[in-house]
Amino acid sequence: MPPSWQSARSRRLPRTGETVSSGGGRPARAPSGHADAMSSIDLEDLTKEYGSTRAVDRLTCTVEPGRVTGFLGPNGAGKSTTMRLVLGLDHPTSGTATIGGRPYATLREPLRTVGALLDAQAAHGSRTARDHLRFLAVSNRIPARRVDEVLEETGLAAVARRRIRTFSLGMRQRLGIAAALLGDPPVLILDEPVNGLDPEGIVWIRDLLRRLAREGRTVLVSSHLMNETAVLADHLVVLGRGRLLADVPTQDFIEQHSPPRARVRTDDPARLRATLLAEGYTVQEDDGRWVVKGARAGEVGAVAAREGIPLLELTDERASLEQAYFALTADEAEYTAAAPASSTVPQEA
Ligand SMILES: Nc1ncnc2c1ncn2[C@@H]1O[C@H](COP(=O)(O)OP(=O)(O)OP(=O)(O)O)[C@@H](O)[C@H]1O
Repeated sequence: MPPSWQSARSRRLPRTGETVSSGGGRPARAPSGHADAMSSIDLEDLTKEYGSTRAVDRLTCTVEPGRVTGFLGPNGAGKSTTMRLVLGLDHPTSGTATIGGRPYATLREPLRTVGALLDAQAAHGSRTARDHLRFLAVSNRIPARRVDEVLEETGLAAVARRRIRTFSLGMRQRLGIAAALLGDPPVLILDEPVNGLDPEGIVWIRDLLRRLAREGRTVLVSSHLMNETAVLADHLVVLGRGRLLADVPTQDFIEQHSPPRARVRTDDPARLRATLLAEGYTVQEDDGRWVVKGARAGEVGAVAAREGIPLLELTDERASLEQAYFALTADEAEYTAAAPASSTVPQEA
């Protein structure tokens, strides 16, 4: 049973359901100064309170065009609320959320600017996919040919005449993405778009979102899937309890929030281990190799060379976004069953 505020927020949605799409049927956008100027998402001291809950807390950041920005944070961190504020589906308590310098509500043709997917389940089950998109197209003055184009682009052409209630979660997700793309918008805001997609669908959406960003669009994507976000996003905005925890390139985020580790193999493990322990490193055995925490491969190599210990293998261990994310957000989760430990973290498929 969803909490009562969920149905309340559903009632606030426009006739299009939770899918907001833009119109116009423009040709594919080429990267241009024009697109850049009109399509960054700017949050300025953005705050949203629900009673005593501060869902978004003085959030200031800019989501830039031309890259995929991953929007991360534990459950209840304020991601969906922020997206809803940007889309004018809710009003800030204070501060501003603007697209190209203007609040969504004041955009002359708002639905031609932003394509969004907030809840793939919101589409009318009794309509066919094609009718759903045609309805959106008509109400947003989008040429009918765009319907066929986005059905093709999202791999739904073959099921276009099926009723949405017969769709799997992944098919609904594709339909939501089709609706978001309908108006060829310069800004895309997608809440958990990978949800329910099969491995082929995940690769498809990864390629699609990267292409859209390369074309100069602003692409903001929330996700709980760290491996996927690490591959997809060039940049990260991370929230914790409504506050901004990080606004950095993905690679910098990983490097900043995960200590270095080196993996080493030798035929004299006892001596290497004793030497590294004496140097103050933490050493752990892992499948015949040693993992040296807090050290780069170069440092381990230097110690081994000095002591004349022959090495058979030596590499820097690549830190994962997941490790970095948990290091940063460990104290920020609103809902945690237990202290996060790597063994209790849900693994991605
Ligand atoms: N309409 C509402 N009424 C009351 N509280 C709300 C409402 N919408 C969100 N909240 C609260 O605001 C906080 C932020 O919720 P939000 O859904 O934005 O987080 P989220 O980061 O999207 O979480 P998740 O990852 O679980 O989707 C939570 O404490 C949530 O319970």
